[in-house]
Amino acid sequence: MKEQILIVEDQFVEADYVRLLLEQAGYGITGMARSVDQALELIKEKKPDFVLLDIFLKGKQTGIDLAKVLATDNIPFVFLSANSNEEVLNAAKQTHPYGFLVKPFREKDLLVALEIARYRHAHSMDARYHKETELRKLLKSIVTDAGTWPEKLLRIATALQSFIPFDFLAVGFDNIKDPFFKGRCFLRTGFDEYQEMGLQELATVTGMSGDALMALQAPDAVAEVAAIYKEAAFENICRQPSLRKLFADSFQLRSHLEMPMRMMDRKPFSFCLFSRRPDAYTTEQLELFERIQFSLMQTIEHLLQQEMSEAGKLLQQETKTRFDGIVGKSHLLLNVFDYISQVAPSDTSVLILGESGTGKEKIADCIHNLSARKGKPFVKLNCAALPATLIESELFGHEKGAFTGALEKRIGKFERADKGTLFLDEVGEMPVELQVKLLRVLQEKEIERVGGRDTIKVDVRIIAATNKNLEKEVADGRFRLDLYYRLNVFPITLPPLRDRREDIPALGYHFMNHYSHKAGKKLSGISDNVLRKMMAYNWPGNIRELEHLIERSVLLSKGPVIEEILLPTVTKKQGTEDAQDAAMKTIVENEKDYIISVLKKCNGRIWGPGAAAEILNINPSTLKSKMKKLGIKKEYME
Ligand SMILES: Nc1ncnc2c1ncn2[C@@H]1O[C@H](COP(=O)(O)OP(=O)(O)OP(=O)(O)O)[C@@H](O)[C@H]1O
Repeated sequence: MKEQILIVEDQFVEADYVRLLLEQAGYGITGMARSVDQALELIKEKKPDFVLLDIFLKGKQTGIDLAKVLATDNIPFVFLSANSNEEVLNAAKQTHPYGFLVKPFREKDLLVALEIARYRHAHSMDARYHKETELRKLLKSIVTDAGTWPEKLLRIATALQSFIPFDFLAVGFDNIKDPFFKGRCFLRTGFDEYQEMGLQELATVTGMSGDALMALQAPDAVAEVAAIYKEAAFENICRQPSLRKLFADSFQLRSHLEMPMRMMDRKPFSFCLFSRRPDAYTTEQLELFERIQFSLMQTIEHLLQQEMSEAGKLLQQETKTRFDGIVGKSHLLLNVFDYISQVAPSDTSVLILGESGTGKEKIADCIHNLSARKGKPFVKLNCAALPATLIESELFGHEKGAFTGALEKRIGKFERADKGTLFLDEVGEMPVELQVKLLRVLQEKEIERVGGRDTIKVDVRIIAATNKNLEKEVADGRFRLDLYYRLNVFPITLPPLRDRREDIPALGYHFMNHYSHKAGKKLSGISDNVLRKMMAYNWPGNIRELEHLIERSVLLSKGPVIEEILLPTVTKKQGTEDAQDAAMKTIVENEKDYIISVLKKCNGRIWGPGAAAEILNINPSTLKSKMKKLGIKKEYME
């Protein structure tokens, strides 16, 4: 069956004559309209393949007005008019008709005109199809091209330009509060020239702060369907302060085409095109967007994946600094690096303060490696892990027969650390009676083995660490003031992870690389979603907790990207209740609760990496005996 045609003609007799001719020639008729309004109604009911259109119609609007609508809706049309004066012809030409037939015409003239219009339209559809195929190919090729993220975005933008023109383009501006904000703007400054703008450049151009720009983004401003805003609709969206209004005011824009997409992980990502012309955007372009949307989305998806793994590689390189293995570059960590550089070369004692899992041992190790003692022993003693009776012999060694069970002579940690560094972890837990002895060794630089009479000279640098408030310990009589002064010569406080969130992605990638290598897995990235969750979490267990969670995610991940992280959910209310409860409990009860909570987190695992003993930083057998002593049974852990 041939095309369906709408006849728009105010003279009924003429319209009916045309209808007869067309039906005889095998065309279908969708309707006959006498005015523009009637025509629009009929088009709404059934979209015709062609419209035959008189210029002067009933009502105020003319065929020229209707032609403009048809052009934007991509409906081909041919004028039929008795008026062929220059003015009418010029106005008609502006609407790009497929033909113009002057009345009266012969039957043959009408059919030939329609035949030519059909041919031209089919030809232009064909050309459009070829152009779109080319565009799809181009989008695909951008993925493998060399270049940075904004360069590739610009390539996509310029590829679109010949289909959907723009003077200003904002890509991916759906969530500028996102820490991994990937948005960019491009201002067209010449035929093939664009000025690229990120958030910072935009802040410079508009004279607004980054925070003020962020505040302009409405939380629910993500559109779901593509839409054109022109004239009143454009004025409407520019009424309230918003990013779109800011773009419009700053770059004199007058119409807007929004092309929103949802990526595979349902995250929004849109192309917002703006033009200085009020009539730049048509429904034809919206339809084009619908057709190429999938290719566009695939390209962006690939580019985002590339970006994530590039970021990973970059982060990997950054860890190879002189503070080898210490990941992060937040200003708080950079301060720590400054302190390390100052103190490492000397023999000064260092006291490292910070919550559990903030990297105190790592920093101690780094100080040792940056000192002249590098290559000499780095010996660690955890003062909390051993009972008071054993610490002394651990530190200073013992002679054979010094006490029951001392069957052999034993060299203590001080002697083993000779010419090197002794790291006293959890020094705040050291029994008071031993603190005196430690102080003496630090002052006199010699030790006596337990049960021995000789003094032995030792050359040891002390680095101590604690997660306790030593001043409070001193005030409460649990820590000697003189030892405190001795150790506190050069204190370095490590910030908790929640105060240096910008280091979280780098640390995440660092542990991902480490554990995927260990597990023989090939992982290339962490999904945005997981990174966002990590950034939002409060990290009570600091870097150690992050490390364990990433280790677990690496082991559980099935694809090349970490898509899941099992963060504990602690509500604020619970937190405060816990704190109140804790205040009422004895130290033993608190210890019991803490061990149970750690065991629960590890599903009752005591041994192995990431298991309770490691988190608690005690020997698995010590943990087992503690559990026995505190009456912690297996059912507590489920
Ligand atoms: N900046 C860092 N970069 C990379 N890894 C780190 C960093 N800081 C800490 N880690 C890792 O996090 C884990 C915990 O760090 P570490 O044992 O040094 O913490 P800590 O403060 O000594 O803990 P605790 O007080 O419980 O003894 C270790 O596996 C360590 O290697």
